[in-house]
Amino acid sequence: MSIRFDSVSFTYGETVIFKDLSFCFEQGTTYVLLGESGIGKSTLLSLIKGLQRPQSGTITYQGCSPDNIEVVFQELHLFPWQTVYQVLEMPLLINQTPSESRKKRVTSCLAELGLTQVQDRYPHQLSGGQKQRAAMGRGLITQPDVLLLDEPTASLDQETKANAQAMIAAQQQRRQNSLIVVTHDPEEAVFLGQTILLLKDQDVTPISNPFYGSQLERDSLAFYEVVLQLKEQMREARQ
Ligand SMILES: Nc1ncnc2c1ncn2[C@@H]1O[C@H](COP(=O)(O)OP(=O)(O)OP(=O)(O)O)[C@@H](O)[C@H]1O
Repeated sequence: MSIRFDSVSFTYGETVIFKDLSFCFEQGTTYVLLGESGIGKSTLLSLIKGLQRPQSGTITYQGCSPDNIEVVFQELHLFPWQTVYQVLEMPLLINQTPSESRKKRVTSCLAELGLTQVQDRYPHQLSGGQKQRAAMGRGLITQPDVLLLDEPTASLDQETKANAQAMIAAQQQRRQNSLIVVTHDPEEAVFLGQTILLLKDQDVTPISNPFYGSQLERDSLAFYEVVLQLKEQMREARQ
């Protein structure tokens, strides 16, 4: 599958967000969309998912369709009346998965995400990290071609954030589908992104991440060297 942007321009009224953006999202790759607040990261997610249409240019889906792209929004959208089990089960009920297979998939996804112990709890009984994992489980359970995560760790404390990032990386390695993560955190970008797309000048600049897949420790100097380089590029993008 691939999602190809050709000369895409998008504006909100007079405000130009993207101008002549061309890029191709490829199968099985993890992308991180990185950029300062208000630059257009969430807008780019909406364009990928087909929730917004560009004023000019084309977006072409090959081997996938917007229906097979799942988005986990920043707000999570967990219903107060649904337990964690029901959150994960809902997409399978909607696509009429038979009951036995539904039960098997929900049980296994709960276990993978470390949610088995809290499967009967409602959102108000969950920690921030557990809520995030439940929302991610809902996105993953139908095994979409592409999963879009909008600032998945923004509201989490430092330790929960590191755990959530490790969980996202592990899930991605297991599934090998395409993952697109929005963040404004350069450390998260270097930890998760195979290709980092720096948003600047109403366009994206792809940066391939030397840390990705290198088996280097996150606490290593090498990791922070890449983070520092990226911070420098972000600074330049602001000027
Ligand atoms: N519906 C809308 N109408 C008009 N302007 C909008 C609309 N949605 C977003 N914008 C503006 O477009 C710009 C890009 O918004 P977007 O939410 O894509 O940025 P972002 O990079 O995701 O920001 P953040 O990191 O703060 O979430 C912002 O300046 C925002 O105020």
